[in-house]
Amino acid sequence: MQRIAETSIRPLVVNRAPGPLRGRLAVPGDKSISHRALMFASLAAGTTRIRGLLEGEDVLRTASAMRALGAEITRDGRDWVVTSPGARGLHEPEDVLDMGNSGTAARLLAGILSSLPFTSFMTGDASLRSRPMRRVTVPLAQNGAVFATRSGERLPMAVIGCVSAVPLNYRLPVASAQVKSAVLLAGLNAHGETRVEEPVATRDHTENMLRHFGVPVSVMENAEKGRVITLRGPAVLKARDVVVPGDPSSASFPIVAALLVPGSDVMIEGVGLNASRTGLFLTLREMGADLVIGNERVEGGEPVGDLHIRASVLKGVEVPPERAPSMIDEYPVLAVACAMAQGSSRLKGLEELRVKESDRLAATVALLEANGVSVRVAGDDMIVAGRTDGQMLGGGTVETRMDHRLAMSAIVFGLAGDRPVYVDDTAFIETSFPGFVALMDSLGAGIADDGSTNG
Ligand SMILES: O=C(O)C1=C[C@@H](OP(=O)(O)O)[C@@H](O)[C@H](O)C1
Ligand SMILES: C=C(OP(=O)(O)O)C(=O)O
Repeated sequence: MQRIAETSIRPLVVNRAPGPLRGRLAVPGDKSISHRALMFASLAAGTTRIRGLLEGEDVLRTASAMRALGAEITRDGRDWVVTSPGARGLHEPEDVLDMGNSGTAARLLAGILSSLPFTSFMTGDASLRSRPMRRVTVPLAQNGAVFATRSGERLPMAVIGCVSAVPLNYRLPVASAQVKSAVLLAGLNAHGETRVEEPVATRDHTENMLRHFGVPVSVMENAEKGRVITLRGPAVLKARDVVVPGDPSSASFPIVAALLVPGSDVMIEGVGLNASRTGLFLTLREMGADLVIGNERVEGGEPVGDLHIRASVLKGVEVPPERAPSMIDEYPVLAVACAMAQGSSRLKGLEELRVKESDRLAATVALLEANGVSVRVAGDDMIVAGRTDGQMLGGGTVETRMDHRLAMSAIVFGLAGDRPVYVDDTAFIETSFPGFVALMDSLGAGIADDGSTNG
């Protein structure tokens, strides 16, 4: 596959929106659910039809990897169709699996490969190659797999799967749905009960979707231990169709833009409302956002709803650390909202931001500082000074560091600020939100009209 994102840089100058943002839109499918849908469908014997799959680069990397392991994956009109011989029919890939920019793809696949009886090699782009893998290799090695990593921690990585995996009993040392999922996926082929304890709840799409594919997964809340998840292997997945809801993390960008651009009135339809993902909506409401959730329903086993957002005067907020997993990818754009709010904000317990596509704590601080915002880090907290009367914001250059969420946050800043914001590279937006600029322009953002300097 061509490494599109690394070969073409797309800088952008973003001016203040020419007027209010208005209209109705739908955001692309949920990235977490899309990865899982392709992976789990490839572990199930038979045919699975997926509606609403995110066609972003990260998810397309997962599709390529599952094809290399023996699943047939094609697009059929609006749907994606996966036909697989099932986990036992998958085979050794002929070449290195390139997971591009995607931590979710690399870490969940490590869990699957660790319990399949062959050897695989995995790599990624410069961003992914810099991210920690020990958080998955340490537990997965305990069930019998062997890993060889660069510098003991990074991709490229070789995975020698084990023939009879030992089930794990593992307490998560970091709040990570990727680590939890890797351990659970390895447990599918182990003989006996796999048990994961998570002190703080993280997104539960793996648990939900494994059940959807016919695997009994038990979840117990325990005052002392937190959430305890168990499943019994060997487990056989049954092919089941999947409907993917709109991604609440992607929705956060048009939401914050609509709140900040005066006079805006935007409706976003079909957004996933899984409680393990909606920390930003709660936080924005605490800031005074006019964000109304309507038409709540269940689609494909996940709660979804329509969001109505009207421009609002926001005030500063304090976000507790235990809320972080439910909004972990939303902090860069929340920080933009905090910079434009009245009064200061403290976002607590952000240590995991340091190991995302970039060091998002440092990169978000740099984004804000370059555009005239006063911001500092104290331990793992970020403290953002709110807007003062007459302060002119914007005019800076944002280095996006191969990080899609920084690129979109910088664009939102530019739309709501006073002076143009120069974004060094927007190409990585393709990993999670293809068509982002066009969609914002359909609301009246006017970005491509005057901002595109290179396609
Ligand atoms: O499981 C998932 O789909 C994800 C989990 C989160 O990562 P961590 O598990 O590293 O917190 C999140 O940041 C990522 O975008 C997607
Ligand atoms: C952290 C993210 O993704 P991943 O870990 O899959 O690269 C993200 O999308 O913000």
